[in-house]
Amino acid sequence: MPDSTPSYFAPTLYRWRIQALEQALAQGADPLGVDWLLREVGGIDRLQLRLLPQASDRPLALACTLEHLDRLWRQHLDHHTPVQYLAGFTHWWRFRLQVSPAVLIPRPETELLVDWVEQWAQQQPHPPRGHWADLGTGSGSIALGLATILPQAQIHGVDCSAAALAIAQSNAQSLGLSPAIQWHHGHWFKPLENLRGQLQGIVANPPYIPTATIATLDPEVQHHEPHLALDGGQDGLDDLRHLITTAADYLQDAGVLVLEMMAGQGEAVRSLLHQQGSYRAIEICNDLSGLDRFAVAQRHQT
Ligand SMILES: C[S@@+](CC[C@H](N)C(=O)[O-])C[C@H]1O[C@@H](n2cnc3c(N)ncnc32)[C@H](O)[C@@H]1O
Repeated sequence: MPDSTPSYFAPTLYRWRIQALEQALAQGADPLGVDWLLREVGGIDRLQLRLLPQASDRPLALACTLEHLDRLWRQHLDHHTPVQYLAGFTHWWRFRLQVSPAVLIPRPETELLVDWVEQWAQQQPHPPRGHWADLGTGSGSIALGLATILPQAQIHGVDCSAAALAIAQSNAQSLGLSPAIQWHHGHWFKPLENLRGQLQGIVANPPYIPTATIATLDPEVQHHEPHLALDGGQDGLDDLRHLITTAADYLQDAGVLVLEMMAGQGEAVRSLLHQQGSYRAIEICNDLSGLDRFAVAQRHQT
C-alpha cells in the first residue's frame, strides 16, 4: 500500500524512470511496465510523462511514494509478475477492473467482441431483451460489457473457477452492474441447462493456446496467468470445438455466437462452424492489426 501521497521534482521522477527502463533492458523484462506503473499507480498522466524530460524543478504530486513504485517494479523484474497483478487492477474497455492471479488479465483485442455485439444491437429493431451468456467469464469483463450495452437483456457469466467468479462478482458490484448479471459456477453450458434453445447470444473467449506453445510464452504469462485460462489442448481448439458443437443447442433461432481465437486459427474455426451444420452468416473477423482473432455466426432458423 502507498505510504503517503508526496510530491517529487520532475528530474527525480525522470531519473527513476530512466534507471527502471535500463534495468528492464538489462534483465530482458517488458519496459512498458515502467510507464504503466507511473501512470496507473503513480497517477502521472500521459502528458506529464511525456514532458518529464523537459520539466523544470517543479514538484509533481504522486499518488504513492516513489519507494512504493520501486518495490512494485523490483517484484516485476525479479519475478516477472505482471504489473496489473501487482497493482490489483487493469483498464479494459470502459472499465477499471480488479484482477488477481485467479483471472486472465483482459486483453484489448477482446474489447472487439463487445464492440461487435454493440454494433449488432444497434441494427436490431428493438433493444435486445433475451438471455446472453459469457462463457469463461474470468474477471467478468465480457459479461460486464454485455450488461452495459444490452441494458434490457439478462446476462449470464459462467466459469469453472470459483476464485475467478469471486473477482467477477466484485467487479460487477463496483460498477453497479450486479442486478443485470447472474453468475454460474460450472463447466461451459452445464449450469445453463434450463436455458437450452433460449439464448439470444453467446460470447466466449475460451482457452485456445496449444499446450506445447504455453512453454514458449512470455514469463509474465507462462508463470503467472492461470493455465486454466490459456490451455486449449493439443491443437488449441478443444474448447472452441466443444463450444461450437454445443452452442447450437443453446441458441434460439437466429441467435448469435461470438468467439475469440488465436491468430492463425481462423480457417480451422470457420470449418468447425460449417461442419456443425447449424450456423449461417459465418464470418472470421480481424483485429486492428489485421490478424484473424474472432469468429461470428448466426444459428439457422428452423
Ligand atoms: C481466456 S480466459 C477469458 C477470461 C475473460 N472472459 C476475458 O476475456 O478476459 C478463459 C476463461 O475460461 C475459464 N474456463 C476454462 N475452462 C472452463 C470450463 N471447462 N468451463 C467454464 N469455464 C472455463 C477459465 O477459468 C478462464 O476464466
